[in-house]
Amino acid sequence: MTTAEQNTTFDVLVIGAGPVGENVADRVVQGGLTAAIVERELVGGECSYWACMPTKALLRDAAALRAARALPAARRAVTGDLDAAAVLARRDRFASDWNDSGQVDWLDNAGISLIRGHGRITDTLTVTVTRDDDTTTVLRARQAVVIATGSSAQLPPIRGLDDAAPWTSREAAATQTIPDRLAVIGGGVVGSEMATAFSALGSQVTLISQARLLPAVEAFAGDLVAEGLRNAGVDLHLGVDATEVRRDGDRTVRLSLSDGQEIDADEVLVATGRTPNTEDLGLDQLGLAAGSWLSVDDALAVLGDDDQPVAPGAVGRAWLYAAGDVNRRAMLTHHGKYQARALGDAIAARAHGKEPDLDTWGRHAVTADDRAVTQVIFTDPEVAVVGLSAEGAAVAGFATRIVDHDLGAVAGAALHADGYRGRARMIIDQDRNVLIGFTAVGPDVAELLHAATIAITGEVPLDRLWHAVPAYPTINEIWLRLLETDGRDH
Ligand SMILES: Cc1cc2nc3c(=O)[nH]c(=O)nc-3n(C[C@H](O)[C@H](O)[C@H](O)COP(=O)(O)OP(=O)(O)OC[C@H]3O[C@@H](n4cnc5c(N)ncnc54)[C@H](O)[C@@H]3O)c2cc1C
Ligand SMILES: NC(=O)c1ccc[n+]([C@@H]2O[C@H](COP(=O)([O-])OP(=O)(O)OC[C@H]3O[C@@H](n4cnc5c(N)ncnc54)[C@H](O)[C@@H]3O)[C@@H](O)[C@H]2O)c1
Repeated sequence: MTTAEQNTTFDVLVIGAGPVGENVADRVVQGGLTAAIVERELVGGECSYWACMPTKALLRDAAALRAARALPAARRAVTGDLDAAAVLARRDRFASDWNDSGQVDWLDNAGISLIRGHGRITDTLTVTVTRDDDTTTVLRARQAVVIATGSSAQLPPIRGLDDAAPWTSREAAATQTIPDRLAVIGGGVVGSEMATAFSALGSQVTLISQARLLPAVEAFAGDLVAEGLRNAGVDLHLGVDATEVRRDGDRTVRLSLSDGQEIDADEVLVATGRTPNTEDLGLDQLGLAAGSWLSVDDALAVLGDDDQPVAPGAVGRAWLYAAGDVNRRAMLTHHGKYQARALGDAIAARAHGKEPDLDTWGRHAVTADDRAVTQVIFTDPEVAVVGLSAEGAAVAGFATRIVDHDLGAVAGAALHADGYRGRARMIIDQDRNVLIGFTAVGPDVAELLHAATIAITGEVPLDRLWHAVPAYPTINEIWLRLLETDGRDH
């Protein structure tokens, strides 16, 4: 092999250095292979600079302030308002000032080669990288190519929207100013979290949503978040469409709604879902539609229309994989990284002549994507979810028992904050008497979630859960209350 080939041939090529691509590359290198990662923007991806980290930094101070104000003596010690400039400065630090040198150092230390530029699949096991100056490098993989190109904000076809300079989650996460009036289109996770953040930072927020708030989670959770937003002064328009958006000469944005109302704002944030970053990836020559989500099999191999791994080509085996947002299995950083660990290890196992263990809960399987997706929504109150909702369990055909309890009635919660309002639900599979879903909504419920996650992934029988004794007086006593409500004779 020539030196040029050595510099351009790797065991594994990963397109996209978001959290998922980084973790795939790390696992294959730890498995004794070589890996190169191709990135066209910042190493670290959406999560580090425009999504998870900066948005949670925008939310955190307000959450701490609310917690203090929920206790009478602490409330008296709080004398001022949130310092928005200090919040933005801390957010800047959490976004590493949009500089990826720290993550590049991490790649270096992990033994992963970085090739900057836009990656495109141009042949079997081949990726061509185009740099900003239009020069190209052709990279070849011996084992696999992994697509980890993530997703971007999707703009809905609302009249005038494209010309109104709308914010997407990127502009909201990276803003250096707090608009006096912010209109938010979309009541999903991004819309609800950003309405929470910006209203706490001083914006007058109006949120417009086609559906109820947070339609993907239990209705009681969305309702309590809606109540929290209204209490914070957010103007909610639920079950309503934005039909037209115009930006006037004085920079005011005017939104027309399907119920005839008009809303004026300084900025409009569009938070209506995501589109995959597969537009210019060479998918067409693999028989896939450019710009489509990638469907994958249990091994995360990319599937064609015939439900078989695409383009085995001359190598006679699957070589193209997709992990993270781009396969839409669970568009969350931690689930993408879970896929990355399984996939990286499986690629290394195959390269060493071993069959991956893809059985349910096997070492290289991504069973939790199907059975135990975890999510915390950092609104006020917080929402923590794992596994199925009542509706999801019914659709999946489970015979269930649904058990609810008032979180505010738990001693630990009453102690945590005056007037604590919240609720928790567990969904039990009647046939196996195990937990298959859990939702909690209330202040600071995020840290409750992992107990439920372990109960679901461990398939802990309900009889045994009675022996998991929650400490008194903590909010975790909700577990005992839920079990008592369910009763012991099932
Ligand atoms: C506002 C917001 C807040 C969020 N908050 C949370 C949260 O709190 N917790 C959570 O778990 N999830 C959160 N998410 C979701 C999370 O950001 C994603 O699930 C995660 O970033 C997906 O990681 P990824 O590596 O698949 O993709 P990405 O992070 O999108 O990374 C993909 C990378 O690929 C690069 N790329 C794309 N195409 C090419 C190409 N052709 N060539 C070279 N490089 C390319 C991109 O530049 C990017 O760096 C949030 C999302 C949003 C929008
Ligand atoms: N804390 C977290 O875990 C977190 C935070 C933010 C984002 N995320 C991830 O990012 C992804 C994207 O979030 P998102 O909020 O953009 O998407 P989403 O799918 O959660 O919500 C989109 C919302 O927009 C609504 N909508 C769609 N078209 C519309 C239109 N034309 N007009 C008005 N409303 C419309 C939908 O009904 C839905 O409620 C999510 O899948 C989520 O997993 C996670």
